[in-house]
Amino acid sequence: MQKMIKISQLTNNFPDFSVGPVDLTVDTGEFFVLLGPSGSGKTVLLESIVGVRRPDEGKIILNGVDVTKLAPENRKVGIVYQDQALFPHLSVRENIYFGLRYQRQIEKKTFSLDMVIDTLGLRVHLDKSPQALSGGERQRVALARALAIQPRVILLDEPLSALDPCFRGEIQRLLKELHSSLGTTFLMVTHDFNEAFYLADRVGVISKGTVKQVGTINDVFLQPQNVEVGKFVGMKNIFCRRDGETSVHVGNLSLTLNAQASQSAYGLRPEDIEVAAKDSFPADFHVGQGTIQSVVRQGFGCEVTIASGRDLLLIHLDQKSLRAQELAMDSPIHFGFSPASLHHFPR
Ligand SMILES: Nc1ncnc2c1ncn2[C@@H]1O[C@H](COP(=O)(O)OP(=O)(O)OP(=O)(O)O)[C@@H](O)[C@H]1O
Repeated sequence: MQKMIKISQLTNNFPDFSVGPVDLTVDTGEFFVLLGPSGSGKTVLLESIVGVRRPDEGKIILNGVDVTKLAPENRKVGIVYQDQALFPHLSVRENIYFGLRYQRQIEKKTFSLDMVIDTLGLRVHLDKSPQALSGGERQRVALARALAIQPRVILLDEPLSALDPCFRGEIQRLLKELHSSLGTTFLMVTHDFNEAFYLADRVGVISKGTVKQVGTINDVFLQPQNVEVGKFVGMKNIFCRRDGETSVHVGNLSLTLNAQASQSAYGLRPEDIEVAAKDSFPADFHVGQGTIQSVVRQGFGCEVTIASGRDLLLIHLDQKSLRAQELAMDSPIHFGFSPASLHHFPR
């Protein structure tokens, strides 16, 4: 597969934080989603690719060409920000056509800005001011403006997060439709897993300035390679087997596990732990005991913290399990989980 973006050893140093070294490749025509918590370096990475930030070290190759020192307007990269960044004194049409003043030639004869404008439903808004539009409509204008220059790559910096939830699904659907009709390479950053599930061919997880894992969404969600990715994908209960010990403690349970590394870590999702009467768990479950420390309602379910051994276990109970349980504070409770749901982090 041809590589559209190849980032090698990219580093940006700030007084209190460093992004990198980052190595990342995105295939031509791929929809790649980079996931990471706030402050993990997602925007710094996008700004380095678009060219508004000069990296301290490393290289950015786009479509086989080293663009590390090229000015932004010579990179053929479009960017869409969370807050749209439209020019308020220009009309929607002028905003969309803004980047074309740098455009010397039409590259793809098959490209039609009219098609983009129609797909995004913007024709009726072309003569309006951006201020007369809703948040979702403004984001559609920002998308059209970024696509107008026929970029090799379109970068999307959390394009859905500032939108009213009722516009998010619509913009998400349009992103998918434009990606498949234009064949352009899309690189989007977000902290929202649901967006990645819907849009991504592949994902990467960035944390504290470095990329911790890259793969399909299922690889990363089901087989996180290390504790940081595990926590990010929802394995909120982490247990460590210490040097010299042959077992790992999960609450008051001592489990002898077949792991090779001298030190290893394990993760358990809150929704994979069940609570029930001691004798009602399936025969193969690990079953332990603890006392209820807190119960926090979350929609129709709730999150329960149980103190057990030296651990605090976080458990998510859905509405059905909640109806079957008495959850009195400080009362004893049995918890259990399938051996298959205890995930071993290889690194
Ligand atoms: N101009 C700057 N000066 C100093 N530090 C900076 C600068 N820009 C970024 N940083 C540092 O880099 C970190 C990562 O910033 P970045 O904007 O890339 O995070 P992010 O992952 O995009 O976060 P968010 O999801 O909240 O937008 C910041 O927390 C900050 O410490």
